[in-house]
Amino acid sequence: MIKKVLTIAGSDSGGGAGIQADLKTFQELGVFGMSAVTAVTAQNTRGVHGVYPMDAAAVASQLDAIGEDLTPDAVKTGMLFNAEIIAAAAEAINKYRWENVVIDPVMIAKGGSTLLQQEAIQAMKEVLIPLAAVITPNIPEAEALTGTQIHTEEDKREACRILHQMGARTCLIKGGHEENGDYSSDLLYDGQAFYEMKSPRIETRHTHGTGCTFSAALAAELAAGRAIRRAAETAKTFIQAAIEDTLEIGSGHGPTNHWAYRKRGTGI
Ligand SMILES: Nc1ncnc2c1ncn2[C@@H]1O[C@H](COP(=O)(O)OP(=O)(O)O)[C@@H](O)[C@H]1O
Ligand SMILES: Cc1ncc(COP(=O)(O)O)c(N)n1
Repeated sequence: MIKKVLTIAGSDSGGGAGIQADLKTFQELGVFGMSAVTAVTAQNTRGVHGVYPMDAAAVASQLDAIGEDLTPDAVKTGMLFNAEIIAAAAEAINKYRWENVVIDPVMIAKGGSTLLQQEAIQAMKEVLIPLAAVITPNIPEAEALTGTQIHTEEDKREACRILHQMGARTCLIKGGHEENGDYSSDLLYDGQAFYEMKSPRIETRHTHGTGCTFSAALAAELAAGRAIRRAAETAKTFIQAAIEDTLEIGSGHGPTNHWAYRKRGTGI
């Protein structure tokens, strides 16, 4: 049976992050991708030129169109921009009883532009995090959601515990922003045990869309029926390959290579 995955996220005209990264990743992992667009961004590898959010009613309408016909096997959320769009996403997830919900709490683009209004953070905590099978914050996002500061391994663990208490069944804090040099290490917590996924840090400026790509791979693997740890390991291998096999596109922070993982597996 064909597995279907829905992304609720913003469009990146540059093609490296947002729904474009998600749909490419879904395709690479053999699941059927669907999208509900929350905002259009005018963006390239140098930065964000403009953000044009959709009406929450337009987001709700896209979600109803999908919900009435095409039940997703997993859902991921990315850039949601404001509290109204967060409410529309949460309402659809509840109404259609969608499962395997991956919340990537996108807040700020790597260049510094705001992708989530400050006042929407509360809405995310109240209505969305309790629906999460997995939440995948980077370190600044985990700090903003938990009100803590993360410097040490124990700080990361504490942030995971808080996010789990907020209702996320699994918390996965990504280490791309870590100060420590040699490894990029992601920490998973399912309410019982911690599980660390560590890979050599790649020295590159081409990391635009790493978070989107990672969480899309995780959602695709959950849709395919994998258990959470195994899904997370595949997502980690997928993003490592995508960063390593750099495309050198654009003059700024370029995108990752979404076909690198498949290329390695099949020798294309
Ligand atoms: N330079 C890097 N080398 C290896 N892995 C990286 C690097 N940067 C990010 N990653 C990995 O990419 C994924 C996304 O992490 P991160 O960049 O922190 O997310 P975001 O894009 O949300 O800020 C994580 O699995 C992280 O470990
Ligand atoms: C539309 C959109 N969504 C998300 C991101 C975050 O990108 P990253 O994965 O690099 O944090 C982005 N730059 N644009």
